[in-house]
Amino acid sequence: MDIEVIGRIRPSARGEGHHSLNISGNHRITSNDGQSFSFQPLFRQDATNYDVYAKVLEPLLDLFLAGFNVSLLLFGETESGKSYTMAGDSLNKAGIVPLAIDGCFNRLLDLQDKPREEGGLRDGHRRGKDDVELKMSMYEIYNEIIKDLLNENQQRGSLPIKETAQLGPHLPGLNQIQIFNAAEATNYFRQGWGRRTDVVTDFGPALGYSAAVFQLELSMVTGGSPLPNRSILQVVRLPGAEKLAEDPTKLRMREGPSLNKSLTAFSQLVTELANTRHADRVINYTDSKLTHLMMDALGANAKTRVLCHLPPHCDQYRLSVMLRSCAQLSQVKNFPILNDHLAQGLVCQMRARILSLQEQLGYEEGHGRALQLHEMRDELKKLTTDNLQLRDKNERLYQKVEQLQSKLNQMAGSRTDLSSKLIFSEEEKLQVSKALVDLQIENNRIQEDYEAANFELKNKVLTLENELMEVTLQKDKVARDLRNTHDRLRTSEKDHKELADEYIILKTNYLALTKEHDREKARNEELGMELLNLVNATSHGRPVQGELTAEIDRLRHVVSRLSTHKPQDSYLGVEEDRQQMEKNLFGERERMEEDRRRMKAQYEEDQEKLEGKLKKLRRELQEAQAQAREAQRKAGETAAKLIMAEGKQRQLEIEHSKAQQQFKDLNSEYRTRLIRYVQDIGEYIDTSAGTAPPNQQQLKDMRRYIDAMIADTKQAYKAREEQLSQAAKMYKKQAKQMANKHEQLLVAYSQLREQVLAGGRSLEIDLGLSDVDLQLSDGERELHAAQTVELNRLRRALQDARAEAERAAARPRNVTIQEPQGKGPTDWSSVRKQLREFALNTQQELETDNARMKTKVSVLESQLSEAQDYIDKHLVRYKQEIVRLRKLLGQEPGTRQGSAGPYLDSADPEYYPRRRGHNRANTSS
Ligand SMILES: Nc1ncnc2c1ncn2[C@@H]1O[C@H](COP(=O)(O)OP(=O)(O)OP(=O)(O)O)[C@@H](O)[C@H]1O
Repeated sequence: MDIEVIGRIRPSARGEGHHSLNISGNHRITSNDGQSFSFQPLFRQDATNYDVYAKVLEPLLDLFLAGFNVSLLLFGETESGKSYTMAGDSLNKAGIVPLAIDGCFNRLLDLQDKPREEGGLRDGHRRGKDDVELKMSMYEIYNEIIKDLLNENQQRGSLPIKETAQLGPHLPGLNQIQIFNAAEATNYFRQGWGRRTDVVTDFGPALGYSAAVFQLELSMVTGGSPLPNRSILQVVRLPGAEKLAEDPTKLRMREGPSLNKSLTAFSQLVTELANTRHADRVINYTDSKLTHLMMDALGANAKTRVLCHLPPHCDQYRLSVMLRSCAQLSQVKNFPILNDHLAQGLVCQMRARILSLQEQLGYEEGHGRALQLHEMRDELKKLTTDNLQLRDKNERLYQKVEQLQSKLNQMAGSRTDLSSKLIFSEEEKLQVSKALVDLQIENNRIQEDYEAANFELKNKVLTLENELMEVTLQKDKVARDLRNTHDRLRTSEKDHKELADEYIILKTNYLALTKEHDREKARNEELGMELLNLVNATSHGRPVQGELTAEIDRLRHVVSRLSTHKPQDSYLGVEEDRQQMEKNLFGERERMEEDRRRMKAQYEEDQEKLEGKLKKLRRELQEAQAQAREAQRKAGETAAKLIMAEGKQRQLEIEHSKAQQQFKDLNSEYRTRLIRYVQDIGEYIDTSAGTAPPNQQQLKDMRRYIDAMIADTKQAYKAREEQLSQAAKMYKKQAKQMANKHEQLLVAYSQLREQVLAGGRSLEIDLGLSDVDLQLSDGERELHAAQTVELNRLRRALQDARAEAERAAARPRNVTIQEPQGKGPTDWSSVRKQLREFALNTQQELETDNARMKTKVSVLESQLSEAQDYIDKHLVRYKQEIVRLRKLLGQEPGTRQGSAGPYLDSADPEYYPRRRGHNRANTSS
């Protein structure tokens, strides 16, 4: 029964696009070189694990339960989906093994005629006529080490393989767990799957090289059989098949003898089995542990299917190799038999006979010896073939050597170019860095100017606003005074009016009184006259004339008193009052008038003054506004400049990174070339091995070439060291500049302090920190000193390195390649080894030096930036102190005094540290 080969194409991953496989007639895949194979069937990209299980593994399950050995081999390149098929990627997308476990238990329960709800099989449980025992085991073969995946405490080292008559080749130490239900078995499987060796080695992930085997062993008594049938189900995930496309000898040399042994032995076994299909063949299975343990599955007692996994996009050569392997697999003939007690007895007897025969042949001296013998035989075979191939190659290689020589000359030339390019790019990089630093300084300066101007203007505007406010307040006060004066004037005018009214009333009264008086006077006179007439008339007739006369006189007197004195007196009194009142009234009025005039004059004067002041203020405001506009314009210009500078800086940064990239590229190119040189030389020596040793001329050529190569390498590194020393010098210069700035500021600060002290105000005011406190602390001095020491040390190291390089150049070549003593390939390999060691050592030394220098430069850079940060921080402190002192001295913050320097115009502590990058954060803290 031939092995059946089934295909499965993995779905394209994101970005892979549609598959590029050439499929014809639904089953056949053909590679570009015409190799083709027809899979039966071929699962396309939309097939699920269940589809695969249902078509491929489920039919095998029936055979397994019937007592046949069955195997499913998962074959394919790394990343082609073998693991996905076997284990799935989550519970929802279970792999074929969990599906098979389920299927197996379902079938067993059906066979036992047992209700499913009861759970699963029970140990020793008999129902009907069947007695079932199901055991599972799992192991991994990686680098010829067998690891029990169901034993988490397995000691280091491999499980041994033992071959007995009863069990054939098997693993006696392997954990075989009896399982009773699907969930438990699936759980064991998942645990075991997770214990696979999942490390990444120099040659890639270990999973790509390992084989994982899942095994179910069923013992079931059926029918009237006295002994149980014993069958095995195996699902084997084979190592990544892409290595089959490589030359096995080269592969063995590159990756060691055991890493790919499973795969190469599997491939050889398949080839051998495919080529000898008759049943009486004698095949060696012991080339690898995998093939040894798969004895039954390949060409023996098992129904085997191979599921070949194909990625949607595959290298055509590798595809062709895969298709060829599939074709060979499909030609392997197996002989599955029902493993009842009779067959088992027969097989056991046969195996026992073979073992005894092997013993008779001395096989018992150790299976290892047989393996060794076999390996040696193989090795011999390979060596013979290799020898033939090498002879054949030798001819071609001699021709190639000449080509190689000319190529080497070319390469030497191009390497010099490369070195000069490297130096040029380093120079460029340094120039760019310098430009970048200059730009950054310029940028900082512009920003500082801008901030200073802005701050000055803001101060000016604030002062003007204050003044304006004061003037407005004054104006308000004057207006209030004016209003008061107006009120008072109005009150006095009102008083005046009232007085005038009173005066008029009084005058009217006076006039009325005068008139009354005149009238009274006239009546009195009339009365007097009448009385006189009466007297005159009566004096002629009466004797009591004397009494009457007296009476008449008295009357006359009264009348005359009335008519003359009395009215005159009252009149005089009123007149006086009037005059007095008038006098009072007019005096008051005049005084008030006088007051009013005075106040008016004062008001007008104040008004005039205020207007003058207002005009002045307006003028100043206009000027300030013009200045502000000018400053804004300048700020705009500065901002534009800043943006331009930033753009330039960014461009420079890009150029810088480009240069760095170029530098890296050149470095790696250089390294690649170096390695290629060494490889070329190695190959050259390899190909020369086994033939006649090279003549003296060839040896000399080679030495000259190596000398030139080493000289070049040293020159390049020397140039690099020089550049580094230049960079170190530049950093030192910057540090010096910073220290100078620090000193300048210290001088300015102490001058201001002295000014304050000279002003005799030191007692009233707090002078703040002493200039001694602001000097560099011991720590900072240490930092500075450490930098100097480090720089000197670096300089010394550089000188030493230079001297060493010169010494090395002067002294006779220390590359001593010992001339081959004998003529065999071993001498050549020693030469090659020396050469490799020397190249490796030189490269390592140079790289270590380079790394050391780089580290030191970065340490220096960080020290420098620390010093710069410190100085920045001090600048802010100085500035604050100086501004405070200036204020105390009554100087405007905008005016520059003495040598206080350009940094001291702003009182804003944020002002100076406004720098780009890390400095900003540090100083602002
Ligand atoms: N049929 C599939 N459907 C969906 N994804 C798949 C399928 N087959 C493979 N994959 C995915 O492709 C990737 C590679 O598959 P997988 O790891 O199974 O390959 P492999 O051949 O076992 O590789 P390795 O040898 O490295 O273990 C995984 O991310 C897997 O999820």
